[in-house]
Amino acid sequence: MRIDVITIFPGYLAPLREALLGRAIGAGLVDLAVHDLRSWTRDVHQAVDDSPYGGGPGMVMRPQVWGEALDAVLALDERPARIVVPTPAGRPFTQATAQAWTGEERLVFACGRYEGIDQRVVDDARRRDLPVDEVSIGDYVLVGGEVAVLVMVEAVVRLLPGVLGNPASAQQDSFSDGLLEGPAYTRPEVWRGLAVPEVLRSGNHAKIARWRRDRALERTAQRRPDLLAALPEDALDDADRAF
Ligand SMILES: O[C@H]1NC=Nc2ccccc21
Repeated sequence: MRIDVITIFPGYLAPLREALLGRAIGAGLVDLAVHDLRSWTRDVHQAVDDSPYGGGPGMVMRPQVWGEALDAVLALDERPARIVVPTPAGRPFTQATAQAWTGEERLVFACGRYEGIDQRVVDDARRRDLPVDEVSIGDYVLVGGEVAVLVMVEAVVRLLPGVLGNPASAQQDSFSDGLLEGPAYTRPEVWRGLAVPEVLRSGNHAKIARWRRDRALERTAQRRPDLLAALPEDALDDADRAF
């Protein structure tokens, strides 16, 4: 998978070259290219935004700069690309989105400031039949899209074959079965007087699986009843319902 990020803060994307993602890049599983939007400005001030038509606070990013930047970046590689625009006004980015994007040959992320990019940039891309997703990582206010890109790239790349040491963990993590993960423990057996739950040291794998499922159901019911309500009918068996 090739990933391009267009931003006025290229340094913000440096973490993508660390740790797991850095290794995925090193292993050739992901190609990452970060582009400075200002490269496509033409004025001495390298202006990338301007006041909003209709008034109001903040600034809106200029269509000319973004149009040239996207055209240039798309032309760098012939692989078909999905354009992703992080915005608080976007559809929610979920694990399902991350899973779906693993099928893409190329993702091009357009990082805008909070007030957004002139809507005609997205409209122009769509009328040229380029796939464009406007997505939000959550209902809170960030200053720009860069942090959202870090989140989404990590969520997608960890699912790519060969990236995680143990592919099973990608299947067993929270949200993959619709429930939150329950509590986890490691050595020592007792720490500051707190013992690891006995069942986890019993070696009885059926009991352990049941206990873990019950803790996941309990935690999901307490913290995310919306997830429980969204589970498909057949997701809970009789033992689950008994819980
Ligand atoms: O993902 C969004 N969540 C909240 N604020 C944002 C600001 C700029 C881009 C994207 C977002």
